Amino acid sequence: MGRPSFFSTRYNSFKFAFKGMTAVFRSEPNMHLHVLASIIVFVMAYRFEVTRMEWCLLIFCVGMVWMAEIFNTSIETLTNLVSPDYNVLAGKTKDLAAGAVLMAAITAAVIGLVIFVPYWIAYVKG
Ligand SMILES: Nc1ncnc2c1ncn2[C@@H]1O[C@H](COP(=O)(O)OP(=O)(O)OP(=O)(O)O)[C@@H](O)[C@H]1O
Repeated sequence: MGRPSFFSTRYNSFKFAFKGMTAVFRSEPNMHLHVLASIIVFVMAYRFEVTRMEWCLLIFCVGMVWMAEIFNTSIETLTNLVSPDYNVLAGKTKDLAAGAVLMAAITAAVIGLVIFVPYWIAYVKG
């Protein structure tokens, strides 16, 4: 049997990465909140007809928060494997990973406010 081709190994890598992404959507309630928030943001962006650059910033923020949540889930899973019993360092590891998600979410929220507040004000003023 020959070596697997370049394309079949790349195809498998994408398949495993996609499996990881969908696993987070299925197992993490926080991810459902991120998805809901992302839908609200994109609907508002469409409704207010934000600029191309603002679309890019919003898409970047959504991607950053989703990526942080996937890393967080990965770190939590590995921590549970390595240290299923109580351990101060295991707790600290999980707290740090959760802190990274919070940091990404706060940054995204601030950028969202900077973009949307002027549109909200213009909308209210008519
Ligand atoms: N093995 C452990 N040893 C010590 N503290 C732990 C351990 N596992 C969890 N903790 C503490 O409990 C908190 C919650 O851990 P848990 O595994 O329940 O994460 P989670 O609630 O699923 O997180 P998230 O909401 O981000 O998915 C951790 O942030 C940590 O402070």
